Amino acid sequence: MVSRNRSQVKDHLGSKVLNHPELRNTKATEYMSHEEKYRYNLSRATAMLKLIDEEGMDVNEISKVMSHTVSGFTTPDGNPLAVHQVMFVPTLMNQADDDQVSRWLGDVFNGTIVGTYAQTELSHGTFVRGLRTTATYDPASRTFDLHTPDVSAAKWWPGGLGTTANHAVVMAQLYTDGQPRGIHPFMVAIRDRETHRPLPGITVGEIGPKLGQNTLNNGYLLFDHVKVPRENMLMRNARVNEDGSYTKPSHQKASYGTMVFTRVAIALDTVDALQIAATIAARYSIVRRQGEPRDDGQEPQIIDYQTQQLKVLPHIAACYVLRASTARLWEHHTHVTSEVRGGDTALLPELHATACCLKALVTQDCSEAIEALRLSCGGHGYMTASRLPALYAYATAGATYEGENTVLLLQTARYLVKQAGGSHAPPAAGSAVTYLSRPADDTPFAVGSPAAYVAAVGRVARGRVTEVAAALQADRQTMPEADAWNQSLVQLVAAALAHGRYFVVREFAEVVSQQSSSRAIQQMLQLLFSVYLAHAVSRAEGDFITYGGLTPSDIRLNRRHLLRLLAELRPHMIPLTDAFDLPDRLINSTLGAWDGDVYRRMFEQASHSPLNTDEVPASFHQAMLRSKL
Ligand SMILES: CCCCC/C=C\C/C=C\C/C=C\CCCCC(=O)SCCNC(=O)CCNC(=O)[C@H](O)C(C)(C)COP(=O)(O)OP(=O)(O)OC[C@H]1O[C@@H](n2cnc3c(N)ncnc32)[C@H](O)[C@@H]1OP(=O)(O)O
Ligand SMILES: Cc1cc2nc3c(=O)[nH]c(=O)nc-3n(C[C@H](O)[C@H](O)[C@H](O)COP(=O)(O)OP(=O)(O)OC[C@H]3O[C@@H](n4cnc5c(N)ncnc54)[C@H](O)[C@@H]3O)c2cc1C
Repeated sequence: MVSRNRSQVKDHLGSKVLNHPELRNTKATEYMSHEEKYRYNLSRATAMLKLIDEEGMDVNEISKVMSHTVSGFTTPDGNPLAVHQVMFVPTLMNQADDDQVSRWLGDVFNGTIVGTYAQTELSHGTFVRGLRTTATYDPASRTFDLHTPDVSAAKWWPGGLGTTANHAVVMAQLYTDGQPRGIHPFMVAIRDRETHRPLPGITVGEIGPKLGQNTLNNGYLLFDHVKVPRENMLMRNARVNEDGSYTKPSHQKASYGTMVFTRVAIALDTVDALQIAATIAARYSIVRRQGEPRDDGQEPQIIDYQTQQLKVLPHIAACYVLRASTARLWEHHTHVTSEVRGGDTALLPELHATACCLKALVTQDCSEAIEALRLSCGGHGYMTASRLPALYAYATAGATYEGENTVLLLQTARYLVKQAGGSHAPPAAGSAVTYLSRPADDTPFAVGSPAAYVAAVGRVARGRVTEVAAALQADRQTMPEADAWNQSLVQLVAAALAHGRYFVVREFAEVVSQQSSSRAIQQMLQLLFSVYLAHAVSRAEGDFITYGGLTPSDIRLNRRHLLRLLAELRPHMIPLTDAFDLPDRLINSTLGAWDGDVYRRMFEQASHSPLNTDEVPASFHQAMLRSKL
């Protein structure tokens, strides 16, 4: 099938999903039981999977229909097949060898095999090398023995594992010839394909309610000496031969590849959630009027309060800036993955560093922004029907899963300090870290000049990285490595975030400079960029004075500049959010519909409360009688 670019995908497939016979009629799920919600979301997830199959979608198309914009409509409480689609299938495609791919993929695509990615255990998520599920090879039977040594090593969290999947890619410690060989992936059948009952030796179930996404169907899994054929270790990278001899992978972290992909996907996708939240808050801020009437006799629209502009408008600018850099990362990931498949892993370390950093920066920024946008809607933003709580629950999960953000930022920092100290292979042409080996950009700071802001963001990144690299180097002379590292953790995280910010603004500077189709569009992008930059400085004033070359007077000027820019952006707020092209059914918010008919919708949703069915609900009398009041 011919590959389409992302916006064409949206036009073509968005309407296919919205008008699909099994998807177009939605139900409110707020009052459903846990089981009913699961059934509703699973049947819709299955319809989506069929659609993906029927359309023969490629990865870009899948990324669009699995994106939060669409999946918030198809599976509002979490997609029980998300991990199957986003992690299980890509792991097979990239880590199974050709024979294995041809053995399994037919059944995956016809829906006979439904999988999950089972890595995290009760006692270990972050420290992957510490996982304790074992896979011990026995050359006599040519099988692996999969075993959970105790309950703390139970797999815990995998999405879809609870009650949906019948297979799992299990990440386990491989032992051959009595030697530990590190963490490797194994394809394991966990439930019978016909009856769906757990197979012998397998204990499996669902872990229970969470802050949000309750139908992701996260599960637990224990193995009691389960025998798995040799051919079920995924062998594109490392191999175990029949006699038990072991062949190492070409890159020591080849088996971590799925995590890199998913981090990139999460970074891209969390911006979708921010776009929805920004659209809701923008529309509500126009409709909502409150306060002393003005000269025209009307109470002011809340967006005309300067404080409200600060709560809403920078996050609209962030949608544009973060969308551009995450889309670029997605393209870069595609390129590097094809190089790695061809055997060239030179670009992998930097891709890993960038994916870690962007996943962390974007999920942190977006969850903070969505919470600010929720607060900007006052009391009504606290209601489930505003959709804002669920958007927050979605974005903040992204700060933890697929690598807890602090831990990921430390991965990036590790790469950066090595680059700053010259102990890593020099960066390739076009690398995002060449600035560390060049003199600082001394473009003088000038309020109103995006180029001067970008240079200052670069000086902050450079200053943060070189300072912590030097501190680490000094500490290493006087204490063990682990202590020296721990002594600098807070500064390392700050350095990685500063690097991420620089990456993001450079990417957007390029987007603005390359935009040539319309002068008006370019001016609007420049305005959005200016807002993003001025806001970035206002959030980290200390850093810009300490490392960025700004004076206290620049800081004062920037504060005023930001407020002026917000006033300039305010008339464009609605067109800028309309441009996200989100139909009401995808936004699904009482506060964020296109027509602004907020109060009618709020009453309409209240009418669905089961407590309003009878004037006096039976439960009231029952409870009063029981408490003998
Ligand atoms: C189809 C698209 C659809 C789009 C839909 C949209 C989005 C999807 C939305 C939602 C998705 C749905 C659900 C999400 C489910 C989430 C699932 C999970 O959470 S799965 C579990 C994820 N777990 C983790 O991420 C664990 C985090 N920990 C680690 O990754 C590692 O433990 C570690 C922190 C990286 C440390 O590893 P280790 O101890 O082995 O390594 P170090 O000693 O620190 O480093 C050694 C060396 O290796 C390099 N390195 C580490 N990782 C990688 C890597 N992945 N790739 C390349 N290189 C790596 C590291 O840089 C070091 O290098 P060097 O310094 O040169 O020695
Ligand atoms: C909704 C959801 C879905 C998930 N889906 C899956 C799935 O499908 N498959 C799967 O395998 N897993 C899944 N997970 C698990 C997830 O990947 C882990 O929870 C995540 O990687 C964080 O690991 P942890 O829970 O061990 O956190 P911890 O590492 O215990 O984090 C706790 C604190 O310790 C700190 N910390 C830990 N190590 C360090 C360090 N070295 N340096 C500094 N600070 C440190 C962290 O910063 C954090 O503040 C899911 C989790 C969630 C919430």
